[in-house]
Amino acid sequence: MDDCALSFWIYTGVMSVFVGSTLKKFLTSHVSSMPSLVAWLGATLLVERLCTLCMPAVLALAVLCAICWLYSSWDGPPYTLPVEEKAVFITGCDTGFGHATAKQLDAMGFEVFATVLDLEGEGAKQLRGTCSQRLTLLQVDITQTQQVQQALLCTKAKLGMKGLWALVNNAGVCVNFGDAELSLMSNYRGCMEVNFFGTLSVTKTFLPLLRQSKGRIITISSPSGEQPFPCLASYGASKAALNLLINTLRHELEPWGVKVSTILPSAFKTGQSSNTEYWEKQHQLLLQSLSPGLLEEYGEEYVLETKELFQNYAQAANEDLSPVVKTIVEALLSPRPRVRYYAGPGVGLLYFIHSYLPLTLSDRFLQRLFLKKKVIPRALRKENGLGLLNHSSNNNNNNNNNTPQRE
Ligand SMILES: NC(=O)C1=CN([C@@H]2O[C@H](COP(=O)(O)OP(=O)(O)OC[C@H]3O[C@@H](n4cnc5c(N)ncnc54)[C@H](O)[C@@H]3O)[C@@H](O)[C@H]2O)C=CC1
Ligand SMILES: C[C@]12CC(=O)[C@H]3[C@@H](CCC4=CC(=O)CC[C@@]43C)[C@@H]1CC[C@@H]2C(=O)CO
Repeated sequence: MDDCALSFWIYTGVMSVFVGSTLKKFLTSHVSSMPSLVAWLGATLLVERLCTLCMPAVLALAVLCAICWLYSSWDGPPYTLPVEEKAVFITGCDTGFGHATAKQLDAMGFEVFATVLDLEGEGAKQLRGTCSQRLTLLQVDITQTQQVQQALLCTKAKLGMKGLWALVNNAGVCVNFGDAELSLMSNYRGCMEVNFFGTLSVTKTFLPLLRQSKGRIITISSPSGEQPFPCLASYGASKAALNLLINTLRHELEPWGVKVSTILPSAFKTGQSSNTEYWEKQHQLLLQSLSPGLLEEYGEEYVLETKELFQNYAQAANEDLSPVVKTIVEALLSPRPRVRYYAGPGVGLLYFIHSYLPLTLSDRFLQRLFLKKKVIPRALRKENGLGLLNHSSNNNNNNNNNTPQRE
């Protein structure tokens, strides 16, 4: 083998390591369930094939991948910023992520301003009983401008000359769930009022402090604001509006040195979702408020199934909130906080499918992941004389018994 051929194969081997590891890192970091060996083999074979086909293109690809690999593997300085002298304002600390985060930040030494809806509620009592004197409890309904303004005055009075390091926009609700057509306007308005307008009001009110400190805004959004989760149109629409607002702010606040991050959790068992009484009440309210026509066309059994599926899902959600709490801490203390964080099992796979597979597959994945309905609307059943959705025919494309295909 002459020198030229030898150097070619040495070069190819080196490059395939680079590109293979880049692809492997990319695939395994996105597709947590994909065995890294498979990813590695796939990537390396792909590179070898490319090398034998068209060298110049491979050269360009390899250089590009090498740059990507170097950049992506550099997570920034290994250190985190000091906690001392840092104050954080967190909304929605009665329960769930907000409550757990307030406790964690207090234990780490932050000065925490934790807002709650109910100062005499269980969550507030727990924070009062377990946290240090550094933690300040404030009663704030973020939809009430007066209460948000009052919270600013209290925070400024307590901070004195010290700056506010970060605002954690955590408070949020899912007023109810159900098909978009069946969801009441009060569902849409209720979600928008808290998740969008409430968060906007708090952010606008505290921005002067955050610009002064060149601090941070960390917002807990939801994948349902970016992907069409069935029966979550009202909640998802409010999160979509929130996402756009936060992403716009991110650009606009860059000159001020304010860093903006969004956290996208998977499903967790928190105050709202595990409150079966709440969902029972919402279900009854929906049945009472639906027009007779809609109720006739969809049927009570269809609405009941949705509630039951939703509650089963919520009961099976992750109990350990630490992935979200740890992500919030990282967004607070990283020298270079990320624009987006995925927090919790499966959310990376969710976005990999959404980003790289055809929309029909991604939509179907969501439907099967979140709410696997069996009952079809009454009007469709009458039309086709069917009760449950016949899944076997669903998988049979040349279906000839007219079973309505779920899109
Ligand atoms: N639990 C989950 O699976 C997921 C939750 N999220 C988001 O995480 C955030 C926190 O929710 P969770 O901890 O899950 O539920 P949660 O219901 O336990 O916490 C929500 C908090 O917001 C507060 N809140 C509700 N309305 C308020 C208002 N008008 N003013 C002030 N505070 C208000 C509640 O008192 C509660 O403390 C929300 O923004 C939610 O949309 C996002 C993705 C998944
Ligand atoms: C609506 C709520 C919070 C969510 O965002 C999740 C939803 C259950 C289905 C989901 C699965 C995911 O992987 C992403 C998150 C989510 C869309 C949850 C049911 C109740 C939760 C709630 O009420 C939050 O206030």
